[in-house]
Amino acid sequence: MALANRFHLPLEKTLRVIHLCFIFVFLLTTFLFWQQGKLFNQGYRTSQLSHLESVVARLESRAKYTMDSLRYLQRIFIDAMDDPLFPGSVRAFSEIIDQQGSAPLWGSELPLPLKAGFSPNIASPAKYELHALRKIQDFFPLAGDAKNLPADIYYISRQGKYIASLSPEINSLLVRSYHPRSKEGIFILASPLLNPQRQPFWTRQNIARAQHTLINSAVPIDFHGEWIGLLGIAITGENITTLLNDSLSGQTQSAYQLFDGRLHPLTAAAGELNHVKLTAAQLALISKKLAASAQGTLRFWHVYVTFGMIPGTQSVLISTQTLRQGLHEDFGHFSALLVMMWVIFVLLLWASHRMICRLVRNMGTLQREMHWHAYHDPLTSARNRRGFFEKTAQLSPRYKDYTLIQIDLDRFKKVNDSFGHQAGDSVLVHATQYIQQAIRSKDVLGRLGGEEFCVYLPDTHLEAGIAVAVRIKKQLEFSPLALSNGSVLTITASLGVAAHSEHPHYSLEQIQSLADERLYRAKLRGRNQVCADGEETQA
Ligand SMILES: Nc1nc2c(ncn2[C@@H]2O[C@H](COP(=O)(O)OP(=O)(O)OP(=O)(O)O)[C@@H](O)[C@H]2O)c(=O)[nH]1
Repeated sequence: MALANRFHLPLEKTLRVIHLCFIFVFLLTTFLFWQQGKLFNQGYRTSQLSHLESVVARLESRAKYTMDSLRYLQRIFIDAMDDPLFPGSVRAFSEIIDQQGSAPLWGSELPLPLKAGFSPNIASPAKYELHALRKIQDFFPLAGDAKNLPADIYYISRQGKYIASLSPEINSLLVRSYHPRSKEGIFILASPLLNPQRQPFWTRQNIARAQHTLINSAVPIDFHGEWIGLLGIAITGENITTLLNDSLSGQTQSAYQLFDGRLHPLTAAAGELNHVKLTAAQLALISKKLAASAQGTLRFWHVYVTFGMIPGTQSVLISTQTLRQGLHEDFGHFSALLVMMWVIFVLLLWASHRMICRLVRNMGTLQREMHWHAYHDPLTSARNRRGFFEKTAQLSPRYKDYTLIQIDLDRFKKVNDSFGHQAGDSVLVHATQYIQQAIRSKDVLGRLGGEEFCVYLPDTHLEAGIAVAVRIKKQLEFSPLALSNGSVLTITASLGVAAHSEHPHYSLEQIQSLADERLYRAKLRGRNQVCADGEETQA
């Protein structure tokens, strides 16, 4: 008993400990993988930002010439308006317009929307603007960097006079773009409210009823603290897109797009194939981030977005990259490898967990079987001698008044001799079943050896025990066994009964010996009978 119990594993507890160990290993390793993934993510973020920065730098250097020209013209313009010694005569506006044919500096009057930023009541007289324009007209061809960025310079007065530049095509586009119903006029961005620093800015101008798009690099012109007009360089959308494409280097999986300060697109996306169209909500989030920092990154589900301001232009460069595109880059390869390693690790962990659990379960089953075999008779499944005495020893202190019935099948040797050992085994199994049926579930049945059985009846005095013995005898006698060869065997048994109450000072073994003596007395008296206390009880 002690040996089997000593090695008895509390299976459920053991399994629970194994589960906990594996969960711990899983969580720890997943955490380590996660940390590594975060490092890769940081690296990826930095590489995206540095790529964006290099494109921004290239764009900035290419746009710098335009912006410098603009600032330069702005300064000359303002100086010229203030200069009382400005050479040349001041002519009437209409007089200048008459000279359109010979000097294509002046455009025509615009149908400007007076209520939307264009005021006819500006204090500064038009003559100052005319002075200034005449002075800067010679610089106009210089400002347009025809080689790098074909552009055109123009001036628009807030008084509603349109004064255009060299290209008749751009003139006509500008005229059309300032339609009274248009809400996208660049004047809005030049107002002191939206541009308190009076900085140059880039913005897109959709030309109504035209295929073209103009990107304006513009700067507000103030005179004596009064905002009087706008000096700008108009670049066609195609040229800006070309500029962006030229600024990208090498093979990139990202798509780049240039936006104005209000995140309206200025160019088509470079890397069109990979382009992801951002929603208004996503652009609003980027705009919020840009208010706090000049550049940053965001992730919208599987799309990684990197953005940064282009200094001096108030425009924003945004690059987008989907997860699939990212996987083609170095950090994507590393991340995919990391995820693969994690998956393999989890699969191996899961497989080893299953294997160990199965091993422990098998060990548990084996142990239970060994334990069962140590205490039971494998033929009849009744308790063996060891199992019987262990169980009854456990029960005896609880039940002072118990009775033992000793049972021995009659002439069993004859069955073996006549019908074979197998038939003898069947008789033993048959007898066990019927004895079991005749007793209560709390009674204990044991096969003590050969064809000898013993029943322990707890809480039972002698008379009740004798009654149970008689019931067993009858049950066996009237339940013949049919053999496979057609023979029918009647099984009888001799039974000896002894109760603890007869000799309260006797041990269990002594009571059993007494029952055994009475059994042999029953045998001597002719078998198939119950014997108790030396007196034969015939049933
Ligand atoms: N088939 C089978 N026979 C067994 C087993 N264990 C013991 N025996 C046989 O049981 C027989 C017992 O015979 P005996 O002790 O002479 O008793 P009996 O023939 O029943 O005669 P009485 O007890 O005097 O009625 C022996 O022949 C044993 O070999 C067993 O597990 N299976």
